[in-house]
Amino acid sequence: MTLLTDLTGAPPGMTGRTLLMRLSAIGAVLAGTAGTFAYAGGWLSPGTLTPARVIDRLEEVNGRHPGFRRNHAKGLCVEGRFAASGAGARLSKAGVFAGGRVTPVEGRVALAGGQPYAADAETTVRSLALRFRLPDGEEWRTGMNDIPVFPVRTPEAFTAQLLAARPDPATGKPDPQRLHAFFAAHPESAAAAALIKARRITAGFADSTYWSLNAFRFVAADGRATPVRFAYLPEGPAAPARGAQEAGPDKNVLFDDLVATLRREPLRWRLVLTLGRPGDPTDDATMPWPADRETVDAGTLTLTGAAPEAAGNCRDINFDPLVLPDGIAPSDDPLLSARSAAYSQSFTRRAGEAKSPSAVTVTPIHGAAL
Ligand code: HEM
Repeated sequence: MTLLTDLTGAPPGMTGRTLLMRLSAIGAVLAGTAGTFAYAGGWLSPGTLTPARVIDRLEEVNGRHPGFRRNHAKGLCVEGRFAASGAGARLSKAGVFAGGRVTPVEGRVALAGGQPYAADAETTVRSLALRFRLPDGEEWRTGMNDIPVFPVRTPEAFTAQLLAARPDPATGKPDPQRLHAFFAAHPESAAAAALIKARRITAGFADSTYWSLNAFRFVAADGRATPVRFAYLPEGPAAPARGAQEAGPDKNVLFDDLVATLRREPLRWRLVLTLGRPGDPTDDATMPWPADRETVDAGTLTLTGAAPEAAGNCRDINFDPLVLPDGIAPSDDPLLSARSAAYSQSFTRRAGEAKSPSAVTVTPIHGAAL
């Protein structure tokens, strides 16, 4: 009995029955704890989509590239500032929109996909992620893509699409039958794919438009909430894509071009807020809003510098779209919480892994930040 009394903390002289009851209570607590972990880890529901399974699927399709993001793996850090016009302040009480406010910004431009050393291709989706640090310690983290709508409506469709579009090892191309089956089961994705294909592809990162795709709720000082989608529109003229022939053998042509431009001059985008009206879908990023919706020019983003990913810079930021300041709230779009959970899982994996240098190695440029 000594070992049992030691394990259960029972006072000496306790009867065997009471001791057994104590042991069963301890067993129940342990089973409950193990059950909670099993539930949270998705082991009790092999068919349920968990953040870990989303990331497993990305690794399955792209291969494992330790230390890199599981999506948008190839990227470059950027820095600059956002100068508010003041016009956004009537929609959101977030300090970043206050007239005359200039907020420092760190960000990352990237190409979608989980291959950190892939050659740049003009049709690959381009992204811009930003972190605004507000003076009161709040942050706004956001990530946008250069496509007008997102190809899927739900996280389940995201993973289904990954498998459907996976290249067949025999042909190097997706299996047409699997793609056909995916689009037949997801007509909203077929409609979105047509809009994405029809978009105008520009010369590079500098003249791309970056869309929030997900809707948010902007909350004003008086509590009024407005559904908003936003986009960063380049101030300069947009040039057409040059085509693979003209781009030459440079595997990092899009990133190198951006850096060369930033060495010459800062780059500017207008932050344009589009205000949704009742009935506009806020929970379906595959659907555009009607073109006549009111827009508000909330200010200017100026990028002045760039640096390769390294310890402590954008490499180690998780651009979680649910890190929002007071005055911007999530909408009912199911992709937002799915993104937040998946990015956190991707971040946890990559943060614990050995790092290799990014494919994009340029001499850092630090323009005047503010
Ligand atoms: C369920 C849907 C989605 C999933 C599972 C997903 C997954 C991911 C993952 C795993 C990453 C890498 C995160 C990291 O390690 O930091 C990532 C990056 C990114 N995603 Fe998504 N994504 C989804 C939808 C979207 C949507 C709707 C947008 C809208 C614009 C978006 C924009 C971005 C951007 C801009 C990045 C790069 C951020 C950076 O440079 O760090 N994603 N995504």
